[in-house]
Amino acid sequence: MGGEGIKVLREKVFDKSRWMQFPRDVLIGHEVIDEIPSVCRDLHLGTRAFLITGEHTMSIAGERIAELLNETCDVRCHIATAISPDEIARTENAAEDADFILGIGGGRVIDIAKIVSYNLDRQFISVPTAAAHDGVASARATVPTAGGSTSMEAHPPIAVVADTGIIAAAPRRLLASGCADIISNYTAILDWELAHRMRGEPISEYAIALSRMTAEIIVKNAGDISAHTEESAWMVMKALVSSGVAMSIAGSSRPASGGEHKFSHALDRIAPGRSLHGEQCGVGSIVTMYLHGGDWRGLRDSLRRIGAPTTPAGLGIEDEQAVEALLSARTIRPERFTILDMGLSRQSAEKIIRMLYEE
Ligand SMILES: NC(=O)C1=CN([C@@H]2O[C@H](COP(=O)(O)OP(=O)(O)OC[C@H]3O[C@@H](n4cnc5c(N)ncnc54)[C@H](OP(=O)(O)O)[C@@H]3O)[C@@H](O)[C@H]2O)C=CC1
Ligand SMILES: O=C(CO)COP(=O)(O)O
Ligand SMILES: [Zn+2]
Repeated sequence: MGGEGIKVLREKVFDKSRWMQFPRDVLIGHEVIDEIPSVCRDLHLGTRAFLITGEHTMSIAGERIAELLNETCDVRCHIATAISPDEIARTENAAEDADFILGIGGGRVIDIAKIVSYNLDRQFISVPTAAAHDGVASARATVPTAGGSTSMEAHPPIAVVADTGIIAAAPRRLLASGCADIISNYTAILDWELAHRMRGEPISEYAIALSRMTAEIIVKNAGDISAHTEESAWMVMKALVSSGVAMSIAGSSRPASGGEHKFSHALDRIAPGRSLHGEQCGVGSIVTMYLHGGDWRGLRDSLRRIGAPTTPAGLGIEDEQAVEALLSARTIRPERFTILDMGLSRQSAEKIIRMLYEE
């Protein structure tokens, strides 16, 4: 091959170069929370621990972890109430002296820990208290903005410690929400492939294969996933970690976030706090699956089987708010091209929302 050919090849390879980061230790199982001090020692994380947790998750797991770490570390706790640039700045100031950080709680708390540890260049351990979202192990963090939402680059947790006893005791709705977040990978992939065909956006076949396989495992086992069993908590948590790994392979949230997520981010603005992230993504995914011409009824049936909502009423919102969210989804991250960016009319959006109620 001549000099020019090698140059072209090199440019292609450089263009494809990625720095993929994954968690180093992943512990999922019964009472693994007790292993946290060993994990910290094994990873040489230092002795000043900063715990970021939530109002409820403080007593669910935060206090116990503080107690465990107190024997070997200087421990400080911070309760994060909402995810916002102000809260992130406040937490970052408070964590400045820490050697390492633990995010103990739901997706909001883990995303705050992810950003703070990234900004301060410290390692962090992700300790999910529920299987409600696939940000547990991902290298991305979602932050609400005036424009809707942004997906920020961060680093993945150095370790994930998911105690199936704690996760199984969480309200059933949280588990169903995590399953819905995973099931929505189907349409996220369709949107990514669409953007590839329409816009030449690069795709990763490995990330797509992993993301799809994760959704398939949840759908295949939907009938067996039941609340308050450690077996189900274990299965869903593995899927959530694996979906996060797909995002790390992709270097973006693309394999797990498409139009259905833009719908969810739009809803967070239009009707904040009514339903969970994964629940909203599940309903959005039925709509975008329909728009892609796919098996939307099959997707809806899987969501029903795991007990996730499939209608606006199930999300606790008005049909009109769902219509608005579908129409305004294109204003959220306009650079992320999806089926909802192709000119959906109000009339069609209204018809699709009505259709969600059919038996
Ligand atoms: N970065 C990424 O890749 C991803 C990020 N996300 C983000 O994650 C967030 C959604 O996460 P989600 O967990 O649904 O929402 P939240 O973090 O808001 O948690 C929902 C509620 O569940 C409570 N909770 C958590 N664990 C338990 C438990 N064991 N028992 C009782 N209550 C519990 C929380 O308590 P408390 O009040 O203590 O917090 C909170 O009130 C969104 O902000 C979303 O954007 C979602 C997917 C991927
Ligand atoms: O929620 C995600 C994947 O499930 C990622 O979220 P974003 O939509 O913020 O990229
Ligand atoms: Zn999601």
